[in-house]
Amino acid sequence: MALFMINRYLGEEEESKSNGESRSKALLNKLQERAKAREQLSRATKKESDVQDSKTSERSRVGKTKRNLEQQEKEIKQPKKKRKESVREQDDGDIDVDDTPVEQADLGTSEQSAKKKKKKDKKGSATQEEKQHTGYCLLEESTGAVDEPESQTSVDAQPERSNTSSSFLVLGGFENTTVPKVQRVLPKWLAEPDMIQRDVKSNLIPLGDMQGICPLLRKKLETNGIQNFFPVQAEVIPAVLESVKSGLLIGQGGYRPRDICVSAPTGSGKTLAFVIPVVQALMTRVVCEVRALVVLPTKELAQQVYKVFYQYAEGTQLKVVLAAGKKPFAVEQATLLEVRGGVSRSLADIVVATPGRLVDHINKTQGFSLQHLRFLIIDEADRMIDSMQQAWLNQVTKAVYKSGCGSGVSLFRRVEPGPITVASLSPPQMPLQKLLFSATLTQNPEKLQQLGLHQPRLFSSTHSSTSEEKFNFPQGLTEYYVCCTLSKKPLLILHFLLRLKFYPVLCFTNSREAAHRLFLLVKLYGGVEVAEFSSRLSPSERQKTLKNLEKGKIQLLISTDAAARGIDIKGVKCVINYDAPQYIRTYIHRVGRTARAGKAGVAFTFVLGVQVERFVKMVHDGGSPGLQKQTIKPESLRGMESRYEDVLVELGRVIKEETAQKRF
Ligand SMILES: Nc1ncnc2c1ncn2[C@@H]1O[C@H](COP(=O)(O)OP(=O)(O)OP(=O)(O)O)[C@@H](O)[C@H]1O
Repeated sequence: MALFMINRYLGEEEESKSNGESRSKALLNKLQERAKAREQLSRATKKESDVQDSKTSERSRVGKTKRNLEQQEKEIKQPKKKRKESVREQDDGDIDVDDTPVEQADLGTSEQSAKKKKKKDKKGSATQEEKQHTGYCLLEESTGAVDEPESQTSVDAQPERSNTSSSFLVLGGFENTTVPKVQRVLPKWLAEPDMIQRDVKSNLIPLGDMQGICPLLRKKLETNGIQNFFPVQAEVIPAVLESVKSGLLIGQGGYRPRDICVSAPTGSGKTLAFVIPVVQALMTRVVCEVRALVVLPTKELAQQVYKVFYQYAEGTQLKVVLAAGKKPFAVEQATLLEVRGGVSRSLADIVVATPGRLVDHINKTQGFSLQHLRFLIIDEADRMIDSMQQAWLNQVTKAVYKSGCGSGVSLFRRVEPGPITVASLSPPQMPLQKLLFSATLTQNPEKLQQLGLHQPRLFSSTHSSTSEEKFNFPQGLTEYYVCCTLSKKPLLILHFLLRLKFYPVLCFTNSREAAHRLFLLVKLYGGVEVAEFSSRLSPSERQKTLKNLEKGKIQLLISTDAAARGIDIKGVKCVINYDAPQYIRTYIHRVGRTARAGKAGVAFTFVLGVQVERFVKMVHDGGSPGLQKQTIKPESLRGMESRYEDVLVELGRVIKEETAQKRF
């Protein structure tokens, strides 16, 4: 029984009385004493308040608070031991107990008095009323009162409050402090890239200075008019070649090679930065298998890159195939592989594809295999991530590691790489190296994460570890914006072509309807060789149009953003944004159709009055080296106005006819 007996400490009083009185009696007495004391105190307060002002409701509240304060002050003034004792007493008697720890109460008192002292020092001349007010506010906070703040008059009427406030603990965190701006913290590989010179003209590397390029490729480069490597090529080509130094199977030091990301200005020669090392690395292969896959967002871009690969692979045993939907599916299938005696054999070493067609071949072309894929090149990488065409990437990954499932130990076994362990390195497996390229590569690690990069290495011509996302602009580009009204835009474009004789011009609108209307208007006005470029045209018509622009047969090409990215049209001297782009990336790619390969170029953007502020900020924040305002005097356009009015009427008629034709 003794095991379960609990002896409580009842304090000195109880101990002394324990002989004569019962414990409960002692408690009852104590409570009665307390009640008496409280009654006396309330009477005294009431008397005091009767003599004062007639605002009784206000006072009763204050009186109540005062009683609370006095009670608490009394308790705090008691020796620690005594206070503990009284708490226990109350506990025993089922009375609510303030659970503020003793240490805290002490701290509160000392903190308050320290604060008070500080205030005294600070406001030496502060009036007694001010002090009282402060005390009252603290009191309100600490008691958790949610009433409206008391008026100054009512506070003044109770001078003793300033003394009582000292017994409350004031919790911190109410000061007005300026919150510092959150700084972006990038992973080291993004924050500290391998820097690429932006100026292609002054940082040329002679072809002979680069090791590892075979004479055949060097000769081809020279034949194509290339004497020197541009900075991006001088950095990236050796890095890729280094990763295949020990063969295709293992990277440097026996490890899986690092993935490579490249962010360099438009027209800086990124295409050759991957074409040359990939052709160089694969040209000695024995068996034809798909070992390099290039994925691009549009057919036109895929065709353009295919041509470059084809050019440099010619004369080697490598076979390059385009799978971008330019030809019927069955024709593409026949170019990708052949089936002999029930066994399929790859006819492609390098496949250049658009995501949609690629997925179709993975799923529908029997025998199309990516099990030997060594290089996965993602051009216009930010667009490929942003447009969430990631389904293709999962399909590619699945196709690459297909042989890994249950294939046992073989020299060509492939399993999706996990953490590096001794077991995972033996036997070595063919690594898949990803190469990413863009002029506006995202610096958002979350987005890049989606690509499952392996120890990525970034080559970039901008350094933005802490600031906002900044992009690369070509060195030879001069940028202007022209503030105008909607109705003056067509006149402005005519002015640029007919009066200022700026051509060939690549002009961008925000929709294909706008492109078509403007095309019709300029055509009706006359005097300019104009064409349009949008999804209204078939792929072959679009290809023909681009060729004609390059040949100088077209002076003005009006396009949607279909021609904004990657398209390399030689000789475009001027880009006009007829409609201001909404995003900085779109702007960079559009204006990047000029000032390519170190040449000079000029870009104009027509901006409506309401758009000016946002547009200028967007371009400036994006890292533009200098956007200037260009003013066109209204009198410059005057001579064209009457003809323009007539053309507008005619345009209305043509559009009506077109709409009617569409209906039938
Ligand atoms: N080393 C070089 N010397 C001279 N011209 C070059 C060199 N490298 C590339 N070029 C030319 O520069 C032009 C632009 O190259 P490319 O299309 O590869 O640029 P890019 O960086 O991919 O541009 P974008 O970001 O717009 O796609 C092409 O016409 C190409 O032939």
